[in-house]
Amino acid sequence: MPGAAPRSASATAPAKVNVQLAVGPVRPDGYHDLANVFLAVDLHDRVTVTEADIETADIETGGVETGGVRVSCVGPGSELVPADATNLAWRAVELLAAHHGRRPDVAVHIEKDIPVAGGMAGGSADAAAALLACDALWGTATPRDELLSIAAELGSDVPFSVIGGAALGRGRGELLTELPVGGVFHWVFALADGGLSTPKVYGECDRLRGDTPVPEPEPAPELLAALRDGDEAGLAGALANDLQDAALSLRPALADTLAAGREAGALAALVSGSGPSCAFLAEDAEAAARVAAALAESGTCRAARATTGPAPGTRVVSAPVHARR
Ligand SMILES: C[C@@](CO)(OP(=O)(O)O)[C@H](O)COP(=O)(O)OP(=O)(O)OC[C@H]1O[C@@H](n2ccc(N)nc2=O)[C@H](O)[C@@H]1O
Ligand SMILES: Nc1ncnc2c1ncn2[C@@H]1O[C@H](COP(=O)(O)OP(=O)(O)O)[C@@H](O)[C@H]1O
Repeated sequence: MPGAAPRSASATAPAKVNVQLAVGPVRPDGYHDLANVFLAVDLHDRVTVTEADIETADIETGGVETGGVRVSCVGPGSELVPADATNLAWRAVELLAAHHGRRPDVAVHIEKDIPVAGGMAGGSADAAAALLACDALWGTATPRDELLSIAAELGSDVPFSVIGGAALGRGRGELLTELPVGGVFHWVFALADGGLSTPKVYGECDRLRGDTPVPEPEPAPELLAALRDGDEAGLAGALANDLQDAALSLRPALADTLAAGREAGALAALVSGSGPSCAFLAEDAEAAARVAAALAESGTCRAARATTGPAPGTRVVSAPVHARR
């Protein structure tokens, strides 16, 4: 249709905190088996995909090929997000296009609110949002199990970004069992300057363990019960992250951030995933606001954000009418 505006679709995807991250021994493939209890929190990135004719230099022939992907990104930390084929959202678009035997031909625009390289799965969120947005744009109606297996190819945390809520991740974190949650938990995140590399943090965890035997990772029954019952005191007592010592070893100043949040009245404090964001559980919304204000004043972090979890998974928020699922 000449002159018609290009069609687009948008999806939002949540950040996560690992309320338990039990890390097993390193596997032959370099990954670690996990008992990874994810909780999605109400901080989101938004990804918009728009049909576009993108001219891509064809390096082999020296010619120009139409069809491809373009990525742009705005928001805090966007200068740290790659705008090339290493961007997880770009890879998501390519994988879904290949799955359906079609060309991608989309411009991907990421609006970031999730801290970059912060241990909050921002890249995974963008990949999940790009997958669902393209599926809606193209009207491909990809079955859920196929979307989840494409998500797992993109990264261990991406399937959870799709489903949200709370879930136990086994294997490298991609084999999910949804978990019931009996209430709303109040969280504060202290955001750090600069990120931590996930593989480096796992490597440091292995180094610190040395030859000590590592048990098979298992979810803690008291943690699952606290989630199910909406029991914040129980959850506070059960929060655990096997990567925390490694993150603190690589970034010792995080100990000051954790202490500042505890002094401000948080029920519990831990490093979020591979860090360097730190997560604080608070009794209620007022306590969370106090902890966030104290952390922001403490000089131990770049910024502090209060939020809640669980939050829903990736959602298509706008799509061409005929393609809406
Ligand atoms: C630590 C966690 C906790 O949820 O996330 P972040 O806190 O970084 O967001 C995850 O395990 C990160 O998941 P994700 O960031 O998707 O990792 P991937 O891309 O699959 O893997 C990146 C690298 O991390 C290491 N890795 C990841 C997962 C795993 N179970 N064992 C590992 O050893 C490997 O070195 C791998 O090459
Ligand atoms: N869409 C994306 N958003 C953020 N980071 C991305 C993205 N795609 C690739 N990356 C790369 O992944 C790394 C990890 O980023 P992120 O997923 O935000 O953190 P984490 O793995 O700590 O949760 C970044 O340093 C960045 O180079």
